[in-house]
Amino acid sequence: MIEVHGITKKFGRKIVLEDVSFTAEKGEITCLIGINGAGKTTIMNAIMSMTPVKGGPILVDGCEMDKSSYEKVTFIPDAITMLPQMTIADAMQFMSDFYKGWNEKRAAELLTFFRLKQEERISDLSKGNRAKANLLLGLALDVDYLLMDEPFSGIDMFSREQIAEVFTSHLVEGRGVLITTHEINDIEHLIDKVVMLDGGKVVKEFRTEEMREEEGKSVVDVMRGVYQK
Ligand SMILES: Nc1ncnc2c1ncn2[C@@H]1O[C@H](COP(=O)(O)OP(=O)(O)OP(=O)(O)O)[C@@H](O)[C@H]1O
Repeated sequence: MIEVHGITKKFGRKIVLEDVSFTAEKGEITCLIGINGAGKTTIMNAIMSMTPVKGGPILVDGCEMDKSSYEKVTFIPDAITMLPQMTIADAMQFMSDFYKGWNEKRAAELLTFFRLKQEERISDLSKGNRAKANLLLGLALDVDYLLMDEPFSGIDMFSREQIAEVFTSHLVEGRGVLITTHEINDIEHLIDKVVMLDGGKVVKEFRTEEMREEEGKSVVDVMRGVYQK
């Protein structure tokens, strides 16, 4: 389980996160929802120890993040970080050289799943295919937890559907996934748990199934109540 306990982040005098706490379980998909600038990426960076925060601790399976945690948790940013002149094969080779946990077999499966061609250059890929290649590089790692920043942002409906499909496949099954998004429609049915952010604070944390059963509300219904005040 990923546990975030009472983290606070300031940029200058601006408070971006205020006493934020939540958990994300292994084997489940947890979604961090918030409008632009709500602090979602900052939380991801904090979990990965890429930005210092006050408070805490942030625990992964009960331990604070250290170097060895990078074999357990990976962060897939909202844009591919590989050089544009690299082919997908080059990028896969780079990941394989860099990470012990690179899973060649899963990478090959993901290539087929996303219908990507290894010989294509990153710079020549469409926006949707670039997003898929980016996901492939993260999902092919043998990690227990995947953090994904806006994996559906700005891509067409068909690519979104294909990406959503990967979440219900064996390629993700059993791992803990933490996704950020500000648009939920396509992925609502995939999500086990929601953490809603507003003004740097967690304003609601709930399990989607319980919300549906006990209050008869969808995630979008809850979002309307929280964000359309
Ligand atoms: N390095 C930085 N220096 C100053 N302010 C920053 C820095 N990084 C982020 N911020 C500010 O912190 C706030 C939260 O940013 P963050 O990127 O975490 O939000 P977000 O919820 O991921 O937004 P989006 O949905 O637009 O990606 C924003 O107001 C942003 O301007």
